[in-house]
Amino acid sequence: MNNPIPLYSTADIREIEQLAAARPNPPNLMEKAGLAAAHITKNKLLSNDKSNLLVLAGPGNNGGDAFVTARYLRAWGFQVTTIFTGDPSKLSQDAKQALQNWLNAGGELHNDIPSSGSWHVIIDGLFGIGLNPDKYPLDEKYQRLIAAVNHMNLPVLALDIPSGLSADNGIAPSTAIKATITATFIGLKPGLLTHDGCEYAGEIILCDLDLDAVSMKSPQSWLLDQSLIKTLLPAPRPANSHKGIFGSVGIIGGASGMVGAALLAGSAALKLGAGRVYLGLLANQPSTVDPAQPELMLRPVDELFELDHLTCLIVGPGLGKEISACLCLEETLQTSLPVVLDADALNLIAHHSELASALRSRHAPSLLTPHAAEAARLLGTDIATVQNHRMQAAEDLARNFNCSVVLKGAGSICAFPNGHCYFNASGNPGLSSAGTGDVLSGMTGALLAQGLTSENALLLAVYLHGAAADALLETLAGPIGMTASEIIDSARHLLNQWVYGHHARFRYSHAYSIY
Ligand SMILES: NC(=O)C1=CN([C@@H]2O[C@H](COP(=O)(O)OP(=O)(O)OC[C@H]3O[C@@H](n4cnc5c(N)ncnc54)[C@H](O)[C@@H]3O)[C@@H](O)[C@H]2O)[C@@H](O)CC1
Ligand SMILES: [K+]
Repeated sequence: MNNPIPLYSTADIREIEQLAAARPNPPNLMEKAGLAAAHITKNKLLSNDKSNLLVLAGPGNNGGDAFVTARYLRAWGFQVTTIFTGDPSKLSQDAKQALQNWLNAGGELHNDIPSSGSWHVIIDGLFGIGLNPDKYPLDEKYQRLIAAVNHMNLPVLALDIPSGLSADNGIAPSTAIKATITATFIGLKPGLLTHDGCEYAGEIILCDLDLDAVSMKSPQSWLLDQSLIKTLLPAPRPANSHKGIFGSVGIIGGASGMVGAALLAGSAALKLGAGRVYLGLLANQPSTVDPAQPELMLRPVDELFELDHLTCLIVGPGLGKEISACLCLEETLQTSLPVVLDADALNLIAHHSELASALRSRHAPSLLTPHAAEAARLLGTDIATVQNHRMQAAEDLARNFNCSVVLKGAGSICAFPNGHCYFNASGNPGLSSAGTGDVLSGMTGALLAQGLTSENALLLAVYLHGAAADALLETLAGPIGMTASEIIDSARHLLNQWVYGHHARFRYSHAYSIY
């Protein structure tokens, strides 16, 4: 089984670099980084008829990497134009050496993009992890340079991180290089995987520079990807099964005018494998059957609390903020069932300290699925603060409320009370439409009902939800106009594919042939 891929902050990477530098025969990491990037550029972006490169070298070690990359590509016969924006006397020893080697190899330097010249590929070595654009914004000169590069609309390979992007939190306050590929060194950085990072990083290729980072620094965050998900899947179902073994999900919500949200969560829970799904609706005179999904059992909300065989509860889809919603939430928090809290359940907790205390003191698992605005209300801050520090916000929510949390948005982040974080690699802008959050809560409930731990249910639901949307892109059912209902069907298809592969089909066709 593959180990999950770790993520490292800027401080972690610096610590790993220092440990490597303190070895008896320290590796030349800049040389390795530049060589790795040159190979990727040659193999993935260049060809015989696309052989002209523009290399941008900035004032620090990211610029040093750029000189090494430029030197190798020139030696391999490509036409390389290099611009350098720094001061040679202020370079580190390694970067000075890389610059000297470039000049010794016959390379030239420009101090701006030459007005005459045309290129096929650009290498971005302006800034790496040494840029903190939140605290020290890029000046106009760099903003202009980055805008000029993006305007050229050429394939770009970013060294370590697209320049302008923060490696730790994925924000690009002014602008950033829009990379086709980011060759990132030593370890993955959180900023590549969330918020603006999803816009700028392009394809991410990890170059470990022959360092075994995990043995040097134990990680607290990992990538939530397909290989991790494979280890979390529910077991294939026993042939001799009945609905009772796949759990019963109770969903509380659906106040007047918002019944659809609860129905969507219900369909998601049903189609992701819950044995039974009950909806406790708050609407006055709610319907007793959903003709589009008659398998759902619709009840007035009071009757839901009388059921004694529920496996978990989902509270929030279409819940509203009336006093009746508050009372239902209070009663839910007092149960000993695993609970998924979404939408207005989160807003009520943010506004009523006694509900927040009841949540904190629960012994059964609680899972929160806020988007940035809901997270901001729960943390008593504003949306920008959450979005500028997404990992911190997710961690704070998990710790403050003693819950498993997914902070939704581009690059959703799952955080747990033990401090562990996972950055989701799936998903696309098709998910930005009404009802997709209700679907995620229903999917999470279905997996809880089938016996997954709260951590595994949340991780699998978050990844599957994004992967279902990604699969819809392949059929052009999005991103424009992708609907929450389509995500449910796509997720069901994927989950069966992952759990059974071709095995299920073989089994049933064999059984059929003997009759
Ligand atoms: N240290 C090492 O052992 C290694 C470093 N590597 C590379 O080095 C990078 C980190 O190098 P550095 O720490 O030198 O950092 P960077 O090269 O990312 O940037 C630091 C430089 O940018 C300038 N700067 C920072 N903010 C600025 C702003 N707002 N406007 C204008 N200039 C600004 C600083 O004065 C400094 O000169 C990594 O991302 C990676 O690419 C790799 O070579 C691998 C090994
Ligand atoms: K860069």
